[in-house]
Amino acid sequence: MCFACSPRNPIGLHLQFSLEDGVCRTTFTAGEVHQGWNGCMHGGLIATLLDEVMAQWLWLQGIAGMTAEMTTRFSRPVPVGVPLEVTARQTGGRGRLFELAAEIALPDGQVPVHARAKFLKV
Ligand SMILES: CCCCCCCCCC(=O)SCCNC(=O)CCNC(=O)[C@H](O)C(C)(C)COP(=O)(O)OP(=O)(O)OC[C@H]1O[C@@H](n2cnc3c(N)ncnc32)[C@H](O)[C@@H]1OP(=O)(O)O
Repeated sequence: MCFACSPRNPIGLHLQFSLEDGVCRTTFTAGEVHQGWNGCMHGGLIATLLDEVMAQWLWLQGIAGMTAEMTTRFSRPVPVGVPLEVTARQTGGRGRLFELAAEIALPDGQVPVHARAKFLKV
């Protein structure tokens, strides 16, 4: 019962994903229960969104992969109550190793957070 994507997880994020033209995409609006600082989304949950959209880039192509390494750059706070667009794409890789990048965009196009990760096919 995945915390990020299972529709049956009562405390989960219930994310849904699509993959088109090599880009995996989801949307999420954080509520008060997802805050760290007042008005700002918790950084661990931001990382969850980014990790999951990259994992789903693989999964929607029939590849089961686990996160082996992930770096997240928090450039600006992510506000709660605002629809976020979360996207991922492949940046490299060889054999079992997939290198991916993900970002969160605000409605005005600003990108407050982005991440890079390495996934290993399992
Ligand atoms: C609907 C479902 C959708 C999917 C949902 C997924 C959930 C979201 C994604 C996650 O959050 S997964 C949870 C967080 N991640 C983990 O818990 C992973 C914990 N780590 C492991 O289980 C293992 O380390 C791992 C499976 C990632 C790799 O173990 P393996 O035994 O399969 O591989 P190994 O360690 O032998 O490494 C294989 C090769 O990759 C290389 N490698 C491993 N990590 C690397 C790294 N970080 N960077 C570069 N190379 C790396 C390693 O050096 C080696 O190179 P060589 O083949 O040349 O010897």
